[in-house]
Amino acid sequence: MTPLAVLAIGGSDSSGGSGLQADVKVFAAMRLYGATVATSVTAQNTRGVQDVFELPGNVVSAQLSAVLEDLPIKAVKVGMLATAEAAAAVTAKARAGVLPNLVVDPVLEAAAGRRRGVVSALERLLPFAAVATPNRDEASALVGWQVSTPADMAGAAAQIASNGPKYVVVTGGDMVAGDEAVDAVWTDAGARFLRYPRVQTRNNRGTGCTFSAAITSRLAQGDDVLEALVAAKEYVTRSLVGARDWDLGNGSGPLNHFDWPTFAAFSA
Ligand SMILES: Nc1ncnc2c1ncn2[C@@H]1O[C@H](COP(=O)(O)OP(=O)(O)O)[C@@H](O)[C@H]1O
Ligand SMILES: Cc1ncc(COP(=O)(O)O)c(N)n1
Repeated sequence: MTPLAVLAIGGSDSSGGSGLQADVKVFAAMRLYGATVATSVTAQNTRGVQDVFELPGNVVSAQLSAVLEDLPIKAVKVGMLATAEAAAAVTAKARAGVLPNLVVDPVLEAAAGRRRGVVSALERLLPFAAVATPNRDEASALVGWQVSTPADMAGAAAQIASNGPKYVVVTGGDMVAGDEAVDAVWTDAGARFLRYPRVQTRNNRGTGCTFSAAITSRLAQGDDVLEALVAAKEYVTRSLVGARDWDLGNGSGPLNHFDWPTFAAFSA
């Protein structure tokens, strides 16, 4: 049977733990066909990002056109945009209505050098998103104030949603206090929280990429947004558990995306 096709737009991670490589692993784990559009090539490993090499905007546009003119893409995930030009190329396609089920994970850390331009370019893309998934730092950059507590996260999610995306999840993976990993979700019916057990592990590279790629996968498979969010939260938690004992690299190691043969096997 022909698989459903999905697209990830973002940066290459040389160590394979986050970025486009993580996205493709999630898509494969979900039994989807994954295409990729690279905005940048990063030199990074489990210890961090050493360098970012940005691709020109016309190279991003050409990849987008090549994929979208040919493949029947059912859902699209945007990760690291790297430059305002790359963001503009993606926004042009969104405006043309050819990016269905658009999930935007505003990756800002690795693009620090170009942050200001990228933030305002991202703001122009967000109105086209079905879901946006900033972490607390990214949410802080988007709202212009420091997002710290769960109440702040809910407030920031609401503020970001006022710029268009129907659903906004502010993720709290970096909140070390407590035994829960809490994310705040803004829905059209108000705020709610996703609370799952916190996994004690140093192997937490690519959690944000994994979460947003899993949401994208589930939207492609026909879930409504809230179902997709819950399924993705469960998937990232299990991927963290599955890699707890892995010893890959000296820093924050990658997740285990494949412990779960099909999603149905662990959502039952
Ligand atoms: N140690 C952990 N245990 C359980 N869930 C986690 C852990 N770290 C991150 N998560 C979850 O992973 C998802 C991605 O969040 P986060 O890590 O904040 O993203 P980012 O990588 O963009 O900073 C969220 O659902 C978050 O709660
Ligand atoms: C190319 C690339 N894309 C994204 C991230 C952030 O990943 P995450 O948000 O999962 O920590 C990264 N470090 N590198």
